[in-house]
Amino acid sequence: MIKVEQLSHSFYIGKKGKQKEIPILKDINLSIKSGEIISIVGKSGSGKSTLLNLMSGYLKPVKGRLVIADTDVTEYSEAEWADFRLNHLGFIFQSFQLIPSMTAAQNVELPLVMKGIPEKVRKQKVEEIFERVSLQGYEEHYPSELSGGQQQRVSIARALIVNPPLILADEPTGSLDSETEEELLSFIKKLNKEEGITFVIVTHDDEVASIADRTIRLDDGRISKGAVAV
Ligand SMILES: Nc1ncnc2c1ncn2[C@@H]1O[C@H](COP(=O)(O)OP(=O)(O)OP(=O)(O)O)[C@@H](O)[C@H]1O
Repeated sequence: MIKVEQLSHSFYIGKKGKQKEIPILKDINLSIKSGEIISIVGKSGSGKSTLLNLMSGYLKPVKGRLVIADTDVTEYSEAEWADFRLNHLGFIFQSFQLIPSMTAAQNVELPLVMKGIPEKVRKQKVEEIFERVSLQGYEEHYPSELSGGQQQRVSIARALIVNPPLILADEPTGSLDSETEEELLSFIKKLNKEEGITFVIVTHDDEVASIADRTIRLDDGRISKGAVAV
């Protein structure tokens, strides 16, 4: 599902002409199979979110190659990434990233609007997905009128609405209490088992890492040796 080869990334800080290179990820090699749940762990600042942002196309690698769903996306332009994301990737974030001025249903519908799906089909899909995430009756609520767990379910519904084979999650349980976290983790397990969706989850949380088939530990921008458990 994902092949990362010799991937490196640096940030550049300081004024133009006097820029300093800060290497963040160094020669990352990684192969993630379809249907796996992978957790990425490591100290704060080790490069976890940077790796996820490279896999999402929000950052362009300085060096290396990235293949997702048999597609070499390394040299993709922003427009190509936007299209690729709409068809292949779902995202879940700690802060949910819902649009506050839109209702739950409008938030979930948005990827379909961007794909140009006709309204009648959109409404049908939104209805189905609200049932799937057990949020019937909350369609017209705004994000501020929902609990953290409900907002996270809306964001999962938005991720699922385009049937992506891969979901990338950055600290998905970071804002949830332990009971809601457990619910989310069993839902992720269910989606993985029943629908074969691949998950890559960046986390600090041992509970999250415990549902993963493999845990990848980043240490100062490198995958630490011997820490890749199967
Ligand atoms: N836009 C940027 N410009 C310069 N440095 C950056 C930028 N974004 C991140 N960094 C630096 O890159 C390093 C890795 O950041 P990253 O967010 O990937 O770490 P992380 O492992 O996800 O950390 P955390 O667990 O705290 O979220 C950090 O030292 C951070 O300061």
